[in-house]
Amino acid sequence: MATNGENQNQVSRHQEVGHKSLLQSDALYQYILETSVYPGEPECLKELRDLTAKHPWNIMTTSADEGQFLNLLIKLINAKNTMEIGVYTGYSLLATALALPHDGKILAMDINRENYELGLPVIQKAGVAHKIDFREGPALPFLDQMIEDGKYHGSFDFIFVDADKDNYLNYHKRIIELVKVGGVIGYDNTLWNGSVVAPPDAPLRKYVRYYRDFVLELNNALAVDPRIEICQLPVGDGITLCRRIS
Ligand SMILES: C[S@@+](CC[C@H](N)C(=O)[O-])C[C@H]1O[C@@H](n2cnc3c(N)ncnc32)[C@H](O)[C@@H]1O
Repeated sequence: MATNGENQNQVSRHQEVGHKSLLQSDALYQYILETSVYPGEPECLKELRDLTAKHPWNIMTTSADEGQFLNLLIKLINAKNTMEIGVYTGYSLLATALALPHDGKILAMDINRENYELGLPVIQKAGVAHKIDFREGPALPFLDQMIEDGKYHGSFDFIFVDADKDNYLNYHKRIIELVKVGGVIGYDNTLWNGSVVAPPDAPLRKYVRYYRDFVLELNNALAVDPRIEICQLPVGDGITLCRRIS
């Protein structure tokens, strides 16, 4: 078992490295990318990844291995009607859109349209833009409206949440009603740069420290929620899959 000092070193090391992988060895992560991810990464996703790399907020993008995971997951569960909260330039959105059938749908929400429009030409060129219904604005009021409408209850096969971590529990309260029984919700960043095990005096970036308690609260709440069964995977920055069972 790692000591607090070791955990602290790990947290600092990952801050220095600047990627979000939680693997102990950067060489191992590179091995996964080069052996199992990049060779099969569709050209359009690579193009979007390269384009996003030049953007000042590129730390926010979904990693290629997580994009590959989402793409496979959507095919495995035969998802057709999906939702994404937190689009940025659209890497996870495109990975999802590519996996969906021709008549599949993604309701995508983000407060920032500009970043979405940066990636949009790549999505259009890939021939999957027709699957996307982008809504600009904070997700909570959209979700409240959908709950109020009543017609969206239990209608989503898959929902991916990758936005403001301090609202994840608020999202959960709503989307648990919108995902169908047997459907899946994926919460991103649930290991939050490894900070979930950082000692109180760890040198965390300000935003990492701020959101950490919300992520811890979410993880504790998901673990005891009787309406779902979960699996927390150390892919990317940690993704918790929740299958609605009631
Ligand atoms: C980590 S990024 C999403 C990364 C994206 N999934 C990708 O593959 O690149 C988080 C996004 O959440 C958006 N966001 C933040 N607060 C939000 C809110 N209240 N409602 C909707 N989107 C929000 C931000 O604008 C940002 O684009």
